[in-house]
Amino acid sequence: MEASTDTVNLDAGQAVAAYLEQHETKGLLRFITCGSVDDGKSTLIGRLLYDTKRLFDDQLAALESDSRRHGTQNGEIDYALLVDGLSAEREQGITIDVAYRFFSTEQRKFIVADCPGHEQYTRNMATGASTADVAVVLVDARKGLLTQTRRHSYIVSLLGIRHVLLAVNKMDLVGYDQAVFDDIVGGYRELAAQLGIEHVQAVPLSALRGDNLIERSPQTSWYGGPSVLEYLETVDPRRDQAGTGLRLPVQWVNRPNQDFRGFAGTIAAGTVRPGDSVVALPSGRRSQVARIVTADGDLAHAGAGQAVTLTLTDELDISRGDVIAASAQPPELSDQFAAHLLWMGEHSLLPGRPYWLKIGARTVGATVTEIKHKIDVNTQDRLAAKHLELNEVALCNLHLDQSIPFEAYRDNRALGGFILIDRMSNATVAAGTLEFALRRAGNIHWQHVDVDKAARSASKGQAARCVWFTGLSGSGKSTIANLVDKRLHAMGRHAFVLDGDNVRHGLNKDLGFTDEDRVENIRRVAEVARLMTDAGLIVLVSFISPFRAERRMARELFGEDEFIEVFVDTPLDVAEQRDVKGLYAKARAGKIPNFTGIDSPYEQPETAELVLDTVSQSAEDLAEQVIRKLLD
Ligand SMILES: Nc1ncnc2c1ncn2[C@@H]1O[C@H](COP(=O)(O)OS(=O)(=O)O)[C@@H](OP(=O)(O)O)[C@H]1O
Ligand SMILES: Nc1ncnc2c1ncn2[C@@H]1O[C@H](COP(=O)(O)OP(=O)(O)O)[C@@H](O)[C@H]1O
Repeated sequence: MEASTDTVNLDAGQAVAAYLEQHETKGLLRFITCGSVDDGKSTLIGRLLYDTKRLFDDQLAALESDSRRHGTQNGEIDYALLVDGLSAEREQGITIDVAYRFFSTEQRKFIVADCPGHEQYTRNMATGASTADVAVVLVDARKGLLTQTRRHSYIVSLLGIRHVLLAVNKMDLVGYDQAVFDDIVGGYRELAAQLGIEHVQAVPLSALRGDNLIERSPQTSWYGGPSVLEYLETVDPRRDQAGTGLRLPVQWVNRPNQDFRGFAGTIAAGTVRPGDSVVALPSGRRSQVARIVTADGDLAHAGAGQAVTLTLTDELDISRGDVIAASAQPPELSDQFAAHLLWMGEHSLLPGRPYWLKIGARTVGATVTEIKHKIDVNTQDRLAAKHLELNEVALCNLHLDQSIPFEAYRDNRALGGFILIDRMSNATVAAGTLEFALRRAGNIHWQHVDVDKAARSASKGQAARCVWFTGLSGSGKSTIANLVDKRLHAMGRHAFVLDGDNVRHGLNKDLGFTDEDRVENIRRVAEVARLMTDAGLIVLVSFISPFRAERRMARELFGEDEFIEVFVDTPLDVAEQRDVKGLYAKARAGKIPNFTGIDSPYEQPETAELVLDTVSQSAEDLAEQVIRKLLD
């Protein structure tokens, strides 16, 4: 049992809990290690685990035989093998996921997130860094500061780690030369100053030989600082929480019976006592703390980091994801932010596309309205950007579909750190940090109008609808929409066609056919279509609208029965044969880049209300089907 608690991967929550319980009374330090593949990171962690005697016989036996088989140390124990746990990692010779490991000394217990050094795994590093208080940044003394060092240090600073141990490793290979060490440390201090990393301790190290790892080494008599372990045992990474009132993000509402209603969570900041005045956010309702309940009985007082259940003196409607805060110092509410994003998605981030934003236990809809600039994490240069790719970092404006209580990430990780989730695949596509609320969020209000959509549709004798035609270029969208429009007109209905070709001459003439421009194109036309249905019209939208995410976004702007998605289902070869405007020929000749169906994707609808087969039925018959659907 012991051995398995020493090495676990990400989601082994039970092992973490068991380990914490076992060492309950000692202080806990969470740290991450980062560095390039060959900097000696795995050796460092392996040796820390080995030398702090947290290894058990069975692991040792495995280690010894593994060292003989795979080791790079001529049959000696290869400490790196302790850490490079997964066979896939061994085969590639790189660490590819975050692994959490535990060890303890007389002074402290430690959880180390072992972060991969390989360039493309920046996102794993961010995962590890988001819970760490200290970062151990490894540098090979022979190579000095590398691009990786800068990238990792940037992420360390972005994720709010203020204490860095700069481990200048492989000092034995440079003859323990102080000048080499000083040179690297000087360079790193400059970088740290730029990044706002306040505390840097540099240690000359040979992880392999154990110099300055556990004990100070006689080989570096010129060095007067602590060993790596001494530093880890003594560093005080506590954040200055002065002046912050209570913040309890509610993880779940505990209601075992009619008489008890408790709000459970981990206190993110501040302290609480029975009798304190509190406010529930976002509702703004106030009450007082009645009891602080824990598994070990009621408390008279609790503070940051403690998991508690609060009961209140009034029956307030508080749900999972709400925040209970000191009523004298509540956090702000906003629905628009400037935020840093680290993009982790396989596909690019496209401004205007809706995602889910999860902050603590709360999930809301969110779009990136603007990429202010992306950041070259190697140089900290700011670069213009229209989209973001895997591992890129940018400052963005975010718009949420509801207001949330928040704090800047640098002040409070729990209330300022979030992830973005793709709505189609449910994959985590970004990690982010809220920087500040955009003032305009609070300054724009909905203007009430007395004549509403129902009144306007009624006066036209119809129900307002949005009929959304989607399909390849040349599939027949315009032809069919036009026939439907004529039929409706003849019936005395009030309809209007919004056609891609036409809208792109005016409102959207600034947009081309890149993915991000198509997203914006559809966002705008969906908003216009909604205004037209507000005016009581039947709107016929005829745009290729190739992406599912934007068609879903459009759908969500309308009421349940108001939106009719019509898939004009014409195979590419048929559309290409028709080639009404000669565009396919041009695209095939390479004269039109990003042409839908050729070198830009078309994602077929999965849940269209109507699918029209233009190969076996005439345009007139298909228009008739649309009319029937509209009027039933
Ligand atoms: N690269 C490329 N890809 C696709 N289409 C192109 C392209 N370049 C120009 N065109 C012409 O623009 C019309 C499509 O505009 P949309 O606004 O409907 O496109 S989209 O919804 O933003 O994808 C489309 O009109 P339709 O044929 O009516 O669909 C084309 O005539
Ligand atoms: N069943 C059909 N439905 C719609 N269009 C058809 C059909 N059969 C042939 N066509 C022809 O295909 C072409 C479709 O062009 P268009 O309506 O401009 O497509 P889109 O607006 O999707 O680009 C027109 O020339 C139309 O006459």
